[in-house]
Amino acid sequence: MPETQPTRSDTTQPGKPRLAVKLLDERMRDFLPRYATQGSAGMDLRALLDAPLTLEPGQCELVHTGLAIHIGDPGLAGMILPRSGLGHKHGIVLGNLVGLIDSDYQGELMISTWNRGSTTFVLEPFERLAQYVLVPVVQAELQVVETFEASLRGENGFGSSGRH
Ligand SMILES: O=c1ccn([C@H]2C[C@H](O)[C@@H](COP(=O)(O)OP(=O)(O)OP(=O)(O)O)O2)c(=O)[nH]1
Ligand SMILES: [Mg+2]
Repeated sequence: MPETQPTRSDTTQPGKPRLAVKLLDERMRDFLPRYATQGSAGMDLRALLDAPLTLEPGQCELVHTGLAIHIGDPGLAGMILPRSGLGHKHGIVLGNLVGLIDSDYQGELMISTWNRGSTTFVLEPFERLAQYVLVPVVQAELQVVETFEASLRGENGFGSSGRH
């Protein structure tokens, strides 16, 4: 009898990192970020608000998440990215475009929330506002040199290879 192969749906990621999370507001206990599906790249972050927050066109506000996540491994980083639906349909993106979370950061995750659209948007308390993606990081060491080894591209950039 051949050994049963695990199906795609019951394979779990080996060595999944465990991240320490602090609840800075007890209300977040019911709203812990999670992967919506087995294949989700990000966990949704919710807005910790006491009341709806009105964002006029062009307005940008720092929104609390009530969570602190200590990654603790310099080989990893967190990224806060917009949600596609909010960004495309409602113009709700990030004031810093992308949030980069250092592995040694222990403070509250904050979401710079920018209404880049042309209509007023009302953000509801605990609405899923952005997503948190854990990514691998390689820290480099810089070595000052006078010349580089020749490469095919050399110093050509910024569209040097044409458009089509
Ligand atoms: O959207 C974001 C971006 C950053 N941070 C936190 C985590 C990150 O580790 C820290 C510093 O971010 P960054 O280095 O991008 O900002 P900075 O302006 O360079 O601040 P600092 O001088 O503290 O490094 O702020 C957030 O909570 N949300
Ligand atoms: Mg910095």
